[in-house]
Amino acid sequence: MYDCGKIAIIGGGSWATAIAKIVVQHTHQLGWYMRREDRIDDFRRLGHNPAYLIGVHFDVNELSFSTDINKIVDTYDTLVFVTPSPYLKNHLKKLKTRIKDKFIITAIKGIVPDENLVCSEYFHQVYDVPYSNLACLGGPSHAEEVALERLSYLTVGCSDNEKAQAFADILTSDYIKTKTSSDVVGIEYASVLKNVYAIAAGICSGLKYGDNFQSVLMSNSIQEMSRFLRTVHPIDRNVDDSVYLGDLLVTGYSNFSRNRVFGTMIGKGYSVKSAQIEMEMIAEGFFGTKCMKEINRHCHVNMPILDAIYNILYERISPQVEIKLLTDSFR
Ligand SMILES: NC(=O)C1=CN([C@@H]2O[C@H](COP(=O)(O)OP(=O)(O)OC[C@H]3O[C@@H](n4cnc5c(N)ncnc54)[C@H](OP(=O)(O)O)[C@@H]3O)[C@@H](O)[C@H]2O)C=CC1
Ligand SMILES: O=C(CO)COP(=O)(O)O
Repeated sequence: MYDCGKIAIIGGGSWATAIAKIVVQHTHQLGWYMRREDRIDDFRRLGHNPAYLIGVHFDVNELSFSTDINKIVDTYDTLVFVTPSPYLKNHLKKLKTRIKDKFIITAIKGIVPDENLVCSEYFHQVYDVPYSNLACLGGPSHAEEVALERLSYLTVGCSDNEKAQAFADILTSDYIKTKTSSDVVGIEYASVLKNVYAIAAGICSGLKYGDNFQSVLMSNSIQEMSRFLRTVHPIDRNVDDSVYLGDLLVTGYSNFSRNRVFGTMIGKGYSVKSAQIEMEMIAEGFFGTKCMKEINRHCHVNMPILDAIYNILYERISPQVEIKLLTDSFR
C-alpha cells in the first residue's frame, strides 16, 4: 500500500482550511504554506484561521506553518495545492527546489491562466511531474459544510489507483466518504465548467427566472459539459457521478456557492468589478470562463452556455439579451 508520508497544504483560504481539518484529524501533523506572516501569527494565537472558517478550531501544535514554499516542498512528501488558480503561478515561481518526486494533489477548481492548462497538466508540462505523481480532488463540497461536518462525498483522481486510494483513506471519516477515479483531466475540466454554469444559474436567478427554468439550465449544462469532456478527453466515464453532476448541482443551487452569488449580482445589474469587490472571496468561474472560451477555440465544441457567460462577463453584452438567446436554443 502506498504511503502518502508527510502531508502539507499549500494555500490559506476556506477550502485549504477545510481540507486541513479533514487531514490533520487523521495525521495529527500537517505542514501549511500561507503567504502572509501576520495571518500565521494570528492563527497560532487564536487556534483558528483568522480570515476563513473561523469556527474550525485546530490544535496548533499539530500544524507547522511557513511562508516559505521551498521549506514546505523540501520537508513534505504530499503537497495539496488549494490556492485559487489566478495565483498558482506566482506561488510556484518562488520554487528553487524540485517537486517532480512529490505526490501532488490539486484541489483547485480552475485553469492556469495564460497557459490555459488544467493544473495537473501544468505541473506535468512545466515542472516535469510524472502523471503517476499527480492527483486531483473533486466532488460537491462546500468548505462551509465540511466545516460543519455535514456528510460530503469527495473523489480523488489519479492514474495510479494505489496513490488515489491512499489519499482517499486519509480523507475518509464519519462525515467524509471517498471514491477514486482515473479521470484526472476530466474531473479538473468538469470542476471548472460547473463554476461557469453556476454563474449562469446565478445570473438567471438575478434576472428572476424561476426554478422551472433553472432545472432546464442544469440539464443543458450537464449535456454541454459531457460534450466537451467527450471531445477533449474521450474515455469511458459516467457524468452522472457525483464528481461531475453532483458538483454541478451543488454549485448551481447552493447558497454557499460563490460562483452562483457572483452570477446573481451580475443578473441584478452589478458590474463585474463591483460584484468582485462585494464578494471578498474567489469566484473561480469568472477566470474559468475566459480560459475555457480560449481552450474551446481549438476544440470547437458546441458550448452555448459558456459562450453566453463569456459575452456577458467579458464583452459586456446585456445579461437579458444573452440569456434570452440562450433560452431559445434550449431543449
Ligand atoms: N471554498 C470552497 O467551498 C471550495 C473551493 N474550492 C477551490 O479551492 C480553491 C481555493 O478557493 P478558496 O479556498 O475557496 O478561496 P477563498 O476565497 O476562501 O480564499 C482566497 C485565497 O486566495 C488568497 N489570495 C487572495 N488574493 C491573493 C493574491 N493577490 N495573491 C495570492 N493569493 C491571494 C487568499 O489569501 P489571503 O487570505 O492571504 O488574502 C486566500 O488564501 C479554488 O480553486 C476553489 O475553486 C474547491 C472546493 C470547495
Ligand atoms: O466547488 C465548490 C463546491 O463543490 C465551491 O463552489 P464555489 O466556489 O462556487 O463556492
